[in-house]
Amino acid sequence: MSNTPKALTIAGSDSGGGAGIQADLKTFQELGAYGMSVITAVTAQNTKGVQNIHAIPVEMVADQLKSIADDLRPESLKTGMLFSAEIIEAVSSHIEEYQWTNVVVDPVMIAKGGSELLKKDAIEALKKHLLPLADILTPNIPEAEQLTGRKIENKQDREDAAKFLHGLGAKKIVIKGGHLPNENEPVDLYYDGERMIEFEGKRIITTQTHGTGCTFAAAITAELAVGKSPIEAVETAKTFIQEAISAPLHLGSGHGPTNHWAYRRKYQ
Ligand SMILES: Nc1ncnc2c1ncn2[C@@H]1O[C@H](COP(=O)(O)OP(=O)(O)O)[C@@H](O)[C@H]1O
Ligand SMILES: Cc1ncc(COP(=O)(O)O)c(N)n1
Repeated sequence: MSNTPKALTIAGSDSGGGAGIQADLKTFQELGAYGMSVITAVTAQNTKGVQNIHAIPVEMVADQLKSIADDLRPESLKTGMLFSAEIIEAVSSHIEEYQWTNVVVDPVMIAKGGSELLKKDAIEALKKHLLPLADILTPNIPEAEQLTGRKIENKQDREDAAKFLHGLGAKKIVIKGGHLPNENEPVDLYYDGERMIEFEGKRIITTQTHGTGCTFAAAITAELAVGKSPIEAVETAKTFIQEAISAPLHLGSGHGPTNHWAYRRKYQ
């Protein structure tokens, strides 16, 4: 038996390659995890926005999960765009049934251009079924506001939100700081029920941020697959995304993707 670490992404496909399944698999590869995927939706998407969304029938999502479970047990997994309550329920019951570990939940809701990647009526299902299964939950600030029902305007609000989300059952929470005002550094706040840790970064003023959230959560997932602790995984993910934003590829005319090679070129 091989002991190659395997990571699974359960997410939507981004035809433009900067976010979703494509960003996740590129990140897994860069950090030394064998990547597998369960596609929940296909988006027609580029750096200018999302032009169309086709949800995969829930039976097909369940079949993809079962094919992986029957043959290839992942050491870690992440969820991204799940789109509907029925897909959330299918994914959650699969995670429970197979007792998957190292579950990273990125509660993707809205694309940078404003398109809805999670139906409004699915937010309750996310809170009820998936949040309690999350080993690490990685909301951005607007997502944390949706999940808590509270406005987040300062550091105290972010700490309170992290505690609230821990109360809903997520074991560890990282509230990402990308959406803080431009004059603020993009500090990511980690909370595990005991420790509150700030992961600092340097804000880069750029439009090349398509897929930052996906890439960050995928880097955490890859690191967990290779056996790192949650704190080590978040630390590497923060450096990985900082480098990926710092060396943009300038592809397309809108919100361009980040550079998934940059971290390896600098650190490996
Ligand atoms: N302009 C930026 N400069 C540096 N880091 C950033 C920038 N924007 C986002 N990040 C980092 O990228 C990751 C994703 O953050 P965020 O933009 O909040 O998530 P999302 O893509 O889900 O909206 C976080 O680690 C955040 O701190
Ligand atoms: C298929 C898919 N999944 C997720 C995102 C969110 O992207 P981001 O990481 O920039 O929040 C996206 N635009 N498309």
